[in-house]
Amino acid sequence: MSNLSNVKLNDGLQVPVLGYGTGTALYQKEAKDSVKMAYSEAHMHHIDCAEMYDNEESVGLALKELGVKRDDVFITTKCGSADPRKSLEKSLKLLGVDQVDLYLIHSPLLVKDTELGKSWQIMEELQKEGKTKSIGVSNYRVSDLEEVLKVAKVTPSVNQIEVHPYVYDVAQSLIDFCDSKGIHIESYGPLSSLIRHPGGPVDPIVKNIAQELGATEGQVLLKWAHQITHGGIVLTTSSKKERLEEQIKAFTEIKDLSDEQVKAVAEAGKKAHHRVFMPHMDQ
Ligand SMILES: NC(=O)C1=CN([C@@H]2O[C@H](COP(=O)(O)OP(=O)(O)OC[C@H]3O[C@@H](n4cnc5c(N)ncnc54)[C@H](OP(=O)(O)O)[C@@H]3O)[C@@H](O)[C@H]2O)C=CC1
Ligand SMILES: O=CCc1c[nH]c2ccccc12
Repeated sequence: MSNLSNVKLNDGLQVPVLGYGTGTALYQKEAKDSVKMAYSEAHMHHIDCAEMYDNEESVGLALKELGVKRDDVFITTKCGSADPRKSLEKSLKLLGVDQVDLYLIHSPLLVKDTELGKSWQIMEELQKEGKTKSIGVSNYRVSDLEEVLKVAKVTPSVNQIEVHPYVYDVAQSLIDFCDSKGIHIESYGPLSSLIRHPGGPVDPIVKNIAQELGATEGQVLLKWAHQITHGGIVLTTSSKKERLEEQIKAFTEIKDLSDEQVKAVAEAGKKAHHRVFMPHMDQ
């Protein structure tokens, strides 16, 4: 086992702090081998899927072929349509399970502005019916969350958003809003400054901290995403076992960044802005 700690959501559900993403281009359609490797060799037992990744069947096959007991894996998937009921029923079939652990609306843009509340009420019904343990959203801005909260009987447990130093200028107020409502952040794209926009102002700061902590730069960025979101969940991925082990070790062996180190990365990040996914999050 990986000894990863859990984050406790506002409904009491425990989620492994690090999740294995299946949305990266390489794994679309055919996620079976990578999920098998991540689960069995790197002990990544929290798998992040989505209807839009078009690979839920191969994720389900991976878990079946490994003989994974349902309670031994945390499965998130995301609704990719304006009809969460139809989408979840399809996803459950493809994944080969009766219930997911966490079900998210992938983006508010899938739903008409006037129907954000209505689609959330369907999510609440799906949770009540036991088709998902927990319900949340992804790529929701403050204004989207406010619409949902107007009618919500159940507060979203998470908002899955892009978090890395080069979007922190915009993400900061959303993170604080979510914190004030008890909505946990799930960070995606955490390695973006290192792998998608190298050579920027964040790199020397992260390199220094890595040396101070005896960590890799990737580990510093994963910890930073966790800490800047007040103990949030972090989603990453790799096709390489060694990198997955390094990612796990960030949360089992590497000590926390100091408050000064967290702040130094945030300040360096604010010197540039690079959003990788979901441009509406800058509106
Ligand atoms: N809700 C949403 O809208 C979105 C959700 N997501 C979810 O989040 C998951 C993670 O997001 P993602 O952006 O992929 O996460 P990261 O920013 O952590 O990037 C992961 C990528 O970085 C590479 N990598 C990993 N470690 C290193 C390293 N040390 N040095 C160089 N390259 C490295 C991996 O490739 P390699 O195989 O070469 O190691 C992998 O392709 C997705 O798979 C998806 O499930 C992602 C985007 C949007
Ligand atoms: O989840 C966000 C990024 C992503 C990766 N693959 C796809 C496919 C369709 C929509 C979004 C995405």
